[in-house]
Amino acid sequence: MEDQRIISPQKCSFDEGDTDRNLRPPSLSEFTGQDDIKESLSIAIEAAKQRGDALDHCLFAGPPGLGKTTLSSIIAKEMGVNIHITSGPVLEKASDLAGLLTSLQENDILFIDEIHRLNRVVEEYLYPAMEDFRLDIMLDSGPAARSVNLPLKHFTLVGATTRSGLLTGPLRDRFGLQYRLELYNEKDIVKILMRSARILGVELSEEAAKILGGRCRGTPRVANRVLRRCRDVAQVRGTGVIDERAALKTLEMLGIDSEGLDPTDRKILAMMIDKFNGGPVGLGTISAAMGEEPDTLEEVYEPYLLQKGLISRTPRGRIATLNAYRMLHKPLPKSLFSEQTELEL
Ligand SMILES: Nc1ncnc2c1ncn2[C@@H]1O[C@H](COP(=O)(O)OP(=O)(O)OP(=O)(O)O)[C@@H](O)[C@H]1O
Repeated sequence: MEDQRIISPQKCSFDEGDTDRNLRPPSLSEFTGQDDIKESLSIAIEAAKQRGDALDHCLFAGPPGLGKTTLSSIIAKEMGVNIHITSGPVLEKASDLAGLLTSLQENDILFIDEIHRLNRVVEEYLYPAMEDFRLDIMLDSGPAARSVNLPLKHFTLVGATTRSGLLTGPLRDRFGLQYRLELYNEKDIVKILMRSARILGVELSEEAAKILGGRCRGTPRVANRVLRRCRDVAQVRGTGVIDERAALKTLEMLGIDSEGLDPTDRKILAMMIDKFNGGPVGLGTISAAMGEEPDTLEEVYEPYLLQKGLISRTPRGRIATLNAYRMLHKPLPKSLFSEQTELEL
């Protein structure tokens, strides 16, 4: 299945084993990177604890696999409260939400993953729950219909979304804390790899970590997966240590090139250049040409290609940059050459 690819940052069935759970950092101090978010969160948590209040409602946005769920669990641990985990598509009816909200204890966390996929009716029940900690439920219908007002314990809603643009204004406005997680830099991915290797009990050389650090899409989930494949290669074909040789062999087997691109990334770029003269080309057109869902393209591939400076987004669509032409050894079209080299000079 496509989204079971090793380097897809999306969650796969093989991610939630015991080892993966152990790799989750249990505290803010063990959580690498995203320094601004950590600082702001630690202040908000400390302040809420001092007042004995629930933390403000908190929204995490950003591409998959960057640590939104992990941060939510850390908040619960640091606040010393329980976390109840659900997701937007699971909450089909208002009664699903009511059941969850009424079971919360004082200051508990309700974590809703993929909150942009919450249906509108359920979402509207959330507004008074978030704002006034009460639930307005309609009982019966027609002339017998009456509204019942249920008080709720103070709680924190933590929402996670890969598509913050799809959130409605009224829902977004009810989150007092809003954070956008960005792809990690190479130094942070190296630190995450070193920590994970320690927990997995495998030796990872500094050189190998540096090589892998630049090729894991700036995404901890991908880094941990690639690391496990390296461990297999080192164990079966090498010395048991993940050295430069084992790292390079694994990357080669996974089809990850020196820029950290996988075959699908390269196919997207080649298609944009060969079929659409480098763009501008719309997401829908790329999706049809690639046979990939537009959401997958936008959430999984685009953030990394943008970070690498291989594509850019314009109001008229995506364009392949000069760097993309150079990387794929494609002849430069005159227009792009003059436009972009001028910008570079
Ligand atoms: N900053 C970090 N330091 C170390 N490991 C991390 C960090 N962030 C994430 N991870 C690891 O990456 C994996 C994915 O993280 P997590 O499930 O929190 O991502 P997510 O953003 O919630 O993804 P999704 O949007 O798909 O639910 C976790 O197993 C965790 O071990």
